Amino acid sequence: MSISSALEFSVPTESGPEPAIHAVDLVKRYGDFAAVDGISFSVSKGESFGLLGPNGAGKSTTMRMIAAVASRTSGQMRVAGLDPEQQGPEVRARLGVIPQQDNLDEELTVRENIIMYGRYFGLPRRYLLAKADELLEFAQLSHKANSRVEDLSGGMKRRLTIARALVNEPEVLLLDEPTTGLDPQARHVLWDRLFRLKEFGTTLVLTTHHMDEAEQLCDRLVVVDHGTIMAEGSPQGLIREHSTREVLELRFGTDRNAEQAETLKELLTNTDAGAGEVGFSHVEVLPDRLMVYAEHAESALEKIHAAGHRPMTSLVRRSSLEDVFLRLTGRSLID
Ligand SMILES: Nc1ncnc2c1ncn2[C@@H]1O[C@H](COP(=O)(O)OP(=O)(O)OP(=O)(O)O)[C@@H](O)[C@H]1O
Repeated sequence: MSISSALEFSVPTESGPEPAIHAVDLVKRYGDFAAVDGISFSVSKGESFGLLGPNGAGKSTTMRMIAAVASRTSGQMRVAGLDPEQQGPEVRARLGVIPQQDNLDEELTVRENIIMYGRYFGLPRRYLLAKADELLEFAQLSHKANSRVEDLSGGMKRRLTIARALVNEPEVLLLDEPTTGLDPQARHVLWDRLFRLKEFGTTLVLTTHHMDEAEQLCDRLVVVDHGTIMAEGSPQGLIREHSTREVLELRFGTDRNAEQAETLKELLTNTDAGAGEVGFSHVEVLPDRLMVYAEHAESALEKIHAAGHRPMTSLVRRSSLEDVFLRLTGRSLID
């Protein structure tokens, strides 16, 4: 899908199923600055949908408008068929929100955090006592039920925040950077819990600047930069559309990367030397390395060696969403 067609999407018909979230031309301005600059997307029920983009792209601002905690400057939005601007409390009752920073009550125990949160929704204490046990088991925190929050690891706090957000059995769970700051082990434990929620049919909407997280968790995502949508699709669909099958990363250890890139481009587009087998597309010049985009990166490397070029290091890998972002913006996702 092209960038322009990504922005054209059909408004659901009267008879079609109601999307979990439907946003049309959303804008959020702070003074003259547009943090969100006209974005449109639709999330189906049960879908796992991602907003992928670098810091400052406008992801959290979009989440805050969905969650009815920030007003929009213009545009339209429906969450579970309701307008967050007009029906904030009703929308909030249908959502579970996991903010970027955990805001657990450090004074309370793990179980009390869930119970107190449920009280805000007016849920009865008897229900909450049973629900807390169920959620702690889901979050793999039963053994910590009576611990104080300050004694938990970062990963445990994150899982408790998720458990707490599930107390009102939300239709949609909003997760803002769910695993930022966690170590790899803690990230995998959290991803596993999110997979379970997906299996249960919960609609997940998450923001991330980690391409691996987006690839793991999202059925579909939008790539966001400077408050606008650059592309939309499934992780694999986006990679197919905007990148080659493989990438060859080369380090030459010189400050002549741009020059080197031109030489490689010439070599790899030279059909006399069997360029067809390589399926060369283009070269990106990064400060520390060259990225050669080709269907068959191993063949590209063979040709480069055969022509007498000797990179200090070479790595052949599959294309990722990071490559999609680099292709669309000329920048890396993480500064
Ligand atoms: N209350 C505010 N007043 C002024 N500018 C703001 C405000 N909130 C956000 N912004 C700006 O809007 C832009 C988008 O911010 P936002 O937090 O939505 O980005 P993000 O994609 O979620 O990035 P991050 O992951 O760093 O939070 C940023 O340039 C930010 O500085």
